Amino acid sequence: MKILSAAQTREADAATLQYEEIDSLELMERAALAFASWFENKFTPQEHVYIFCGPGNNGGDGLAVARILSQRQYHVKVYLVGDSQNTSQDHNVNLQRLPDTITRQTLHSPTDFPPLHPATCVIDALFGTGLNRPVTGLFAALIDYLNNSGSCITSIDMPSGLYTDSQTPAESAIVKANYTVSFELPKLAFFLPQHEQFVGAWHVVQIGLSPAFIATAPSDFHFATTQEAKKLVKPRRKFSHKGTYGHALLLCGSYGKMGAAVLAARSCLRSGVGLLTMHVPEAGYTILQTAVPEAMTHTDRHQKYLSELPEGLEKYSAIGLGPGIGTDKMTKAALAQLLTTSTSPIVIDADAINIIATSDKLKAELPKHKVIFTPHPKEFERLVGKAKNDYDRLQDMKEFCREYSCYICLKGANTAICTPEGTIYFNTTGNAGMATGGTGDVLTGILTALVAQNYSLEQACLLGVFAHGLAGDLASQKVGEIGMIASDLIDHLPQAFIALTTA
Ligand SMILES: NC(=O)C1=CN([C@@H]2O[C@H](COP(=O)(O)OP(=O)(O)OC[C@H]3O[C@@H](n4cnc5c(N)ncnc54)[C@H](O)[C@@H]3O)[C@@H](O)[C@H]2O)[C@@H](O)CC1
Ligand SMILES: Nc1ncnc2c1ncn2[C@@H]1O[C@H](COP(=O)(O)OP(=O)(O)O)[C@@H](O)[C@H]1O
Ligand SMILES: [K+]
Repeated sequence: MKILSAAQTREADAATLQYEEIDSLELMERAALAFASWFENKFTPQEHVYIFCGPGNNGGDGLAVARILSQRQYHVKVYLVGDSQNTSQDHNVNLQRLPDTITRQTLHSPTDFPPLHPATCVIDALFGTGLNRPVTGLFAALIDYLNNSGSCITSIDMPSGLYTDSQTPAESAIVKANYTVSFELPKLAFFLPQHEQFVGAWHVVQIGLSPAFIATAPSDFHFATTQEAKKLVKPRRKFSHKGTYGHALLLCGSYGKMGAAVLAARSCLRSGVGLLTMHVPEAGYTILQTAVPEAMTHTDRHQKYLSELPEGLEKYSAIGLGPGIGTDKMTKAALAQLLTTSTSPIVIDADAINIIATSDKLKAELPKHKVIFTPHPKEFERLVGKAKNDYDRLQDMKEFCREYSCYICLKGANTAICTPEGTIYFNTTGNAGMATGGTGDVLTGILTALVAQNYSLEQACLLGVFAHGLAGDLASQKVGEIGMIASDLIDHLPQAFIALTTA
């Protein structure tokens, strides 16, 4: 699904009003009803709800929510902030519609701020996507007060003060929401690690914005949905055989890190590949043959490190390398040879990324449209460079992918997949239990298996990263997040693929 900018959201709004022949008040009412339904599922009417409303339509939403929640037996108080002469039309109408039974107060200075307790439910309706300058003055004082109150804060549409799709200036105060309930589509800001403390857990509620407008709006940013992931899966064919599903080659492991090779091999096999050959340092022979009997094992002449490529590279439909290989000179030479001789697509992870990062020559030799990099943020920094903030990092990623015609899966809580055209897809599966050694090796195995099965590199990235996170989510239902290890992901890959192939 696309992610729209703040400006596009306004256009979507206008297109919806025109297409459905409704007025903006009706759309605001829909938004408020959708928010209230979410709120009712989360909080009981026993709780006192304080709603802080700004001057625009976000404040208008807050006023409509106040009316609706009060009708549903919540004890609601409304606090108005800002210049009452400059309020939006729909804000004004919803203020008039507020029943007299609801207490309302205009806050003129910090001395007016109401006492707040941890048990108070705060609804933040100060600013949404219409924020157009840093939040300072009385608004900033209020945001600071709310953030320090210990109350549970739910933001309507956006945490107030946070810019929707560009870097928020340092001087802007920003609400630290526990929950953000956003309309129709998540906003770009929600996917960036630097905003974790502001956005909290986010949810999207539907308000029926024009699907036709959304379908045609240009956007470089997307997020993955289950429906889209399901559409990518290629069903197995009745008369197929192991040759139908590709032959993958994984170059992994070094002395003391042979576990990485085992993890990548097992996840590759659990992702549907027809045949798998492992090329590992000699010390890994018994380990691989014992731990992964389904894989063929080919050993390097070197005992501890990879120093050469196996014969007959052309027979492999995909090559994955990096997990556990180290950065020895001999390994670097083998990698250089691979980049210039291989005609197959290559998934490059871990130390293979670190090796390429140190050499402009190797970067220049990357075969075009044939490489997927899977860096974690530190490896990304080595490969692409250090960015000032998460927005700049996305921009740098686009430029790198364009320059080298490659794909990058920048791993993290919302792994960001970038194509050579500069389109970015954020993944939506996975959990913090996956922040444990070896889960990246599992991803390398999955991606290599999918590419070997003739998925395009883009499809492999989208489906592989989604399935990897889904396996993590399924594993967390069994073992929780704290006790999760990388092998749990592999054990749940079959269930993840079942979920992706059933209606
Ligand atoms: N299409 C949608 O998604 C819909 C959006 N609605 C709501 O409308 C919101 C957008 O409303 P608006 O465009 O009126 O914008 P906002 O209500 O987000 O803020 C704009 C108002 O705040 C003032 N302002 C902006 N930055 C400020 C700052 N730093 N300090 C002080 N004042 C500042 C502006 O002058 C203006 O009065 C959305 O976030 C959402 O809550 C819903 O009502 C209906 C449908
Ligand atoms: N907080 C998190 N939420 C979701 N996924 C995560 C989180 N932390 C890590 N992951 C995922 O776990 C994997 C970790 O990969 P990586 O850092 O390369 O591990 P390793 O090198 O130990 O194999 C990535 O796919 C990443 O997206
Ligand atoms: K808000």
